[in-house]
Amino acid sequence: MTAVLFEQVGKNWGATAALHPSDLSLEQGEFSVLLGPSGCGKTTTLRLIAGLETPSCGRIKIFDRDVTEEAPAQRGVSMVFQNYALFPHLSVAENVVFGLKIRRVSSQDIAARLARTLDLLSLSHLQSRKPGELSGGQQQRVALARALVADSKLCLMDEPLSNLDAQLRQEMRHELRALQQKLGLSVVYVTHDQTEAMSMADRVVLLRDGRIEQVATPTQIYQQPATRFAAQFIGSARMNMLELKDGKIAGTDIALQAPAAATHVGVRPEDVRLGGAHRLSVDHTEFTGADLMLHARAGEQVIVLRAEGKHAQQLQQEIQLGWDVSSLHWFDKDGLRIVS
Ligand SMILES: Nc1ncnc2c1ncn2[C@@H]1O[C@H](COP(=O)(O)OP(=O)(O)OP(=O)(O)O)[C@@H](O)[C@H]1O
Repeated sequence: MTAVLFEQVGKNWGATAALHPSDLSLEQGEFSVLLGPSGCGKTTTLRLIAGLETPSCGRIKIFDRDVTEEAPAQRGVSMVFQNYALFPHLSVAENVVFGLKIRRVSSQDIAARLARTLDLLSLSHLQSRKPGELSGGQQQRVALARALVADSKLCLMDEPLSNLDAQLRQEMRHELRALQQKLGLSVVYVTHDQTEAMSMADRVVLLRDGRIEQVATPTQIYQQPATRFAAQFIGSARMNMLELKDGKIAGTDIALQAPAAATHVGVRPEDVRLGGAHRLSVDHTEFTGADLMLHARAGEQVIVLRAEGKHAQQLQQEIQLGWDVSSLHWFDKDGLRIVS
């Protein structure tokens, strides 16, 4: 079953299209991540699902039910925000059950759900504390508990880990993912951090300027990026994107068997190897311990190569480099991938 279905859903703010009319289908039980740079429309898309924004056009379905006209409370979704949105004067337990009380759930049911959820998130011992007496990570857990206690099948999360330090964020990523799998939850998660998206997602929805650029698994989007933008947005060291001219890398003698329509060739730094056929001068290097990033000059362009850090001592001014043809990605003048 589809957890979320967009049929030509769009959202305009005056003349600005935060989301151009788009189709989107997110599967039940999957961890779907909305990814893209600032202002690309991630939060708008999430708020459209939640019912916090009204679409300018199109229909929205949640678990096959048309919810386009429904208010947020009717949609049966829960939400976790970046700033946690906890009530400072209420205890952890009161924060967690606040929504249930409003919905007039019986006190017996509330007590049972509270105990189960606090236990699930290891918060039982903190239930009498106020949010101000908790660490950032604990506050995040309370926000999560509040979303999970509702037992909704679809949970929406807007950059929920961005206020945590790097170490805690990594731990929480793992914890969140494990929890989602354990509960079989459908999650739609917003982030601008591609590492976070790649490490957590079953499916990545990459957005750019209010358009859906690609919907794919992390492996697919990494190995077969649909566009130049996707190719360069995904990957912790950016893919080299080199302009072609007359079948060669522009400004060099490096000839490639490029498809006729190709204007650019992409190659990931980890797919460039030392000891190939092409001799280039090294512009500069970055030593990060495990890795040595070599920036080699190719005419006016630069090819970055990821080598092992241990090569740092033997570095020459000039290097030979190469690649397997199978690791090259071809793109046309519109930035679309050419399947060769
Ligand atoms: N209430 C609003 N009024 C007018 N324009 C808005 C409003 N909310 C969002 N926008 C515009 O819509 C576009 C998409 O915004 P949105 O918040 O969805 O992006 P985002 O990808 O979530 O960005 P970020 O990562 O910075 O949160 C932006 O150009 C933004 O300025």
